[in-house]
Amino acid sequence: MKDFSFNRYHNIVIKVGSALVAPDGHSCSTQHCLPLANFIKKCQRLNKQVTLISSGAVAAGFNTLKPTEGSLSLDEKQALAAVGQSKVINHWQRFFDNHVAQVLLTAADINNSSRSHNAKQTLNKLQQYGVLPIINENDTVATAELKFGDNDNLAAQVANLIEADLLIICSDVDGLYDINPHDNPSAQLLTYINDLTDEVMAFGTVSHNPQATGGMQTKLQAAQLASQSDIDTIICNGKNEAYLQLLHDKVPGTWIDSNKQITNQIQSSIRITNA
Ligand SMILES: Nc1ncnc2c1ncn2[C@@H]1O[C@H](COP(=O)(O)OP(=O)(O)O)[C@@H](O)[C@H]1O
Ligand SMILES: N[C@@H](CCC(=O)OP(=O)(O)O)C(=O)O
Repeated sequence: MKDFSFNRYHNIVIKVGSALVAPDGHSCSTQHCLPLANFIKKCQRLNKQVTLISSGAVAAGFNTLKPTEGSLSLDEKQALAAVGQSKVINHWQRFFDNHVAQVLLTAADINNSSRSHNAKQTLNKLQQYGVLPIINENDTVATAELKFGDNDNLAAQVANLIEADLLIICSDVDGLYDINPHDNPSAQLLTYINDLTDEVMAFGTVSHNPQATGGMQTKLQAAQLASQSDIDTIICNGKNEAYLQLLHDKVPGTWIDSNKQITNQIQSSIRITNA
């Protein structure tokens, strides 16, 4: 595996899933957000530009709307997201002394040249003001993320838009395994990938959590999209010491290296460790 150096990344997009923002599925929690906020502040002190993609709006709306248990309809999820979104932003505000900004986007915005130009200008200006942009999908007008858990792909599109060099996807699992570790205790963690082959893509399946959407599938799609723009991806567990490891130049999960020029010089494109 190539040596990993966190130092070489200057423009970082971090995506955090509902599993970490609202682990009980009903309200925002400090447990995993505080370590992430401290990591972001450390990155900012190191003069790295950070953009956060935060899920959690649907979960954060639960305690207010109290929908009946069971599977939710799409419009129920949209209502929950509309109620929960301000709670998610309020939650992050506390860690950043109010220096955060809410940015709601859709894939259609990013695919439209004038809208994406406007979004890029806003995101750049926020960085100049030293404010952390916190992005979520606008679930009132677009429902792809609610259906497919696709904030992962939105994160990759944003990374592409702002010409980031690293996408960090923080989830509730250590990284990509060769099979879902919740289904198979002998699953093995893949620590280094520099070619997202069909075989590797097939490792990523849906979530063990019936309320979650997307699972590892959408994280790998996001990594593939990022990789096409020479953006590396790290998939890691936001529940452990992942951030400390990054700061010590260690790969805390799965590192998807986009650098194809080096690919041919590396004997093995996949490195596996025991789970
Ligand atoms: N090959 C795999 N390796 C790791 N996790 C996998 C894999 N395939 C499916 N998963 C599932 O993906 C889940 C993470 O996605 P998800 O629950 O949607 O979290 P998030 O809220 O962070 O997006 C894991 O907890 C696991 O159940
Ligand atoms: N916009 C939705 C995001 C849905 C989504 O992508 O969730 P996740 O798979 O936990 O990242 C929300 O904030 O609840």
